[in-house]
Amino acid sequence: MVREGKLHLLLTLRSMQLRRSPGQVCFPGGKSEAIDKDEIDTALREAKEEVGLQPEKVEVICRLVPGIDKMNHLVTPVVGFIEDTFQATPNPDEVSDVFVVPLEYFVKPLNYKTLPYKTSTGYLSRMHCFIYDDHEHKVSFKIWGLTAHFAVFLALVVFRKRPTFEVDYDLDDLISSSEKNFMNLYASLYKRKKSNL
Ligand SMILES: CCCCCC(=O)SCCNC(=O)CCNC(=O)[C@H](O)C(C)(C)COP(=O)(O)OP(=O)(O)OC[C@H]1O[C@@H](n2cnc3c(N)ncnc32)[C@H](O)[C@@H]1OP(=O)(O)O
Repeated sequence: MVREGKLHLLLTLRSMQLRRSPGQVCFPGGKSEAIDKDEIDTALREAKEEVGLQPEKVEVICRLVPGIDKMNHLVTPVVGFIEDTFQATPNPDEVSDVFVVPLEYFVKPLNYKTLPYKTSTGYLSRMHCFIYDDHEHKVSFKIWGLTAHFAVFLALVVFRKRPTFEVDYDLDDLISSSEKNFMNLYASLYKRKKSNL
């Protein structure tokens, strides 16, 4: 969404009652169901269930290169544009807060650190960790892991400028290098699955 002339990302704080990743920041989303025809359907259905966003209020822009979460699930980000007038109605079973962050924060953060990350298959990469202070609501959010990975990639695609921290991409060939990173990660996982057969 555009707020005060700047692109913003809408994020959620997961409910503490959830079995998986309680209290962590993520995008609205979830597992695909048989009724979904594709990942876009899944994303729109989940956004409606979690934050009350009506699918017809979303202008879907694109899908991004998938990521892999810590349970080794394949996660496909769907990017959509929504109006600034959207009023979220969080489903309290799943979401305890909804907030927005300027997209530019993910290339030029005020509070950032990087952590080495080793997947269950031994693949080495880095994990971004942002602290975002929402001054209006006097709350701070920690945005890290897979959520931060997607936010950084989208910010790089949109702004096409060098971030103030290191990233594992060739910035002159962003899409290909992100596909290559994903394929390497996926291959390390697939190799392990095969050897477990
Ligand atoms: C750089 C990479 C770092 C990776 C490490 C981290 O991310 S560190 C963590 C920092 N936190 C984050 O970044 C949050 C990342 N997580 C997410 O964004 C979200 O969990 C998600 C979009 C992937 C999934 O959303 P939800 O958990 O709300 O999904 P939902 O409620 O539908 O899940 C119902 C069940 O389906 C499973 N499930 C969810 N997505 C799935 C998928 N793509 N493929 C298979 N299964 C899936 C869930 O584990 C859960 O299992 P059960 O019913 O068995 O419970």
